[in-house]
Amino acid sequence: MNIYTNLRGWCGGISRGYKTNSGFGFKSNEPTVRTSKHQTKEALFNMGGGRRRSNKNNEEATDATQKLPSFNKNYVQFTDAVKHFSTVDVVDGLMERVRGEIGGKTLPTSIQSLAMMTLLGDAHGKQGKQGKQTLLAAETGSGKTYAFLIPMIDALKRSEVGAAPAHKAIRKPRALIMAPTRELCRQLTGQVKALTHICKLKSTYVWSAGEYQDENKDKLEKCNDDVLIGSPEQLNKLHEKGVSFDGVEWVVLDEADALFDDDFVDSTEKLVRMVEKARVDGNLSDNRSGNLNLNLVMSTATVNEKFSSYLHTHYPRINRLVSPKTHTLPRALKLSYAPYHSGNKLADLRGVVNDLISGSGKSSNSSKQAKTLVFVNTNERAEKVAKYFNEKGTPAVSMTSASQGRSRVSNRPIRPFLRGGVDISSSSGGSNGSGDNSNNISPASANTLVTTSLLARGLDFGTHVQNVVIAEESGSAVDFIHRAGRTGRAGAQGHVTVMVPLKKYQHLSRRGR
Ligand SMILES: Nc1ncnc2c1ncn2[C@@H]1O[C@H](COP(=O)(O)OP(=O)(O)OP(=O)(O)O)[C@@H](O)[C@H]1O
Repeated sequence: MNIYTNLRGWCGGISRGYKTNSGFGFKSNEPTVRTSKHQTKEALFNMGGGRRRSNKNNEEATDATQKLPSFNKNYVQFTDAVKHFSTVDVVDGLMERVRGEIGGKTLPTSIQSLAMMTLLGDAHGKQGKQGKQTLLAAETGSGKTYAFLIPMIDALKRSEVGAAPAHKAIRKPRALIMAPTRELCRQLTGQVKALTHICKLKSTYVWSAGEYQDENKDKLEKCNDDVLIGSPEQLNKLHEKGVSFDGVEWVVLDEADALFDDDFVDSTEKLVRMVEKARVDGNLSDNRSGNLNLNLVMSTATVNEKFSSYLHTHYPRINRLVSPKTHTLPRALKLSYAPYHSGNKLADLRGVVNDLISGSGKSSNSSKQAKTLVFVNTNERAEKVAKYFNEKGTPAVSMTSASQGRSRVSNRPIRPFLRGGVDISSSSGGSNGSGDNSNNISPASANTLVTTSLLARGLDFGTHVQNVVIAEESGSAVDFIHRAGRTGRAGAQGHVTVMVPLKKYQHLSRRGR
């Protein structure tokens, strides 16, 4: 079977329409998302803003109507794609841990197959030892994290052997992983630790460069961690405090499109350029070819035109590996609309959430009670919704960029909603386990987490998070895809409900007939 990384599928869009019984009295004509190219664009446009904006979201708000980029010129074709993890030749202990995390019989997803074909090739010397620039683009929940972690961990372990007998002289850190939120950084750190448990690499989340410095006073210049995970800003600060990055062999940008948006682009670029310079200054690049021997991997579920043209300009030789379903919603996801109809939006929203909770019950593959994520657009709104829910007897917690729980170093405030695995919490970070919530509801007892797009990026929520309710219009089609993609991950069932004004709902219903 051939797998093509260029995509007609870029515009495959949202490919299923489902009717649901969400029980708010509008069952008969619930509008659903359609399949044709035109309707797909329209659906994304409906969900992603529906009108042009004059604020900084302008570009994103309108990108749903733009032609999504195709990579016809850059495609890579494989005739022998990786079909089983068991056939992958990686260092001892790594695949054992992968199987331990996702099950022994699980097959690689298409993006994992593509990544292993190209990135593992480097590690095994099949394609030379040259560093590469690689973009991994695939739908939400398709396993992009392992797609870059497996080759990265394998390469780091192999280069240790290659460096023997001067093993001890290996310069650390050897890999930097960047992500846009603390929550995602923590989860990534847990995933790195889980996969390196047997083959042994040391990893740390740098949530504060200052704190890292305090904890590593004596050895700051001789960093002990193989892998550092953090925001571009904190990693830059760490470098300024004296940690040398000249031994870095891998730089991974998770949620790369977000790391190159206006908020992060300067610090992301600064870090990448600084690592490149450190390679040259440390004589670790190949002087003759100018090759830096540095692997730069960018991972994302969405590539809008702005990001695509940024890559064309700044990373012209990047190898774009694209799953055939990029820019589509996960297969097992059901999507429906619900109206604000009573004049009391909070009551309407709570009615929808209650119906979803009572309808979904226990998740099919876990004993955990099914949970719901509610997305709104502002911190204040998130707190208000959680407060209202609690007052009315629907236990809910909120988590926003302003939540007190965020300043601590554990993901515990949202832990009951995340997928299981290693939780990292440093000694200095005492958390009482509660997020911000109005009535001291413990996250474990809440079935609903109200949040903003802060938690829409990259976080791997558990299969027991079966419902996502988009209570306020997403800022863009890109944002919609990320919000919706917090459920229905890795083939699990998920249901996305988009709340719309009654008029819009009626309009959509008429067209859905
Ligand atoms: N081959 C596989 N088969 C089944 N499940 C897998 C496989 N690989 C990874 N998973 C699981 O799928 C889930 C989603 O993976 P991951 O978080 O890497 O998705 P993602 O593509 O990065 O999503 P997002 O774009 O939202 O960040 C995780 O729980 C992971 O353990």
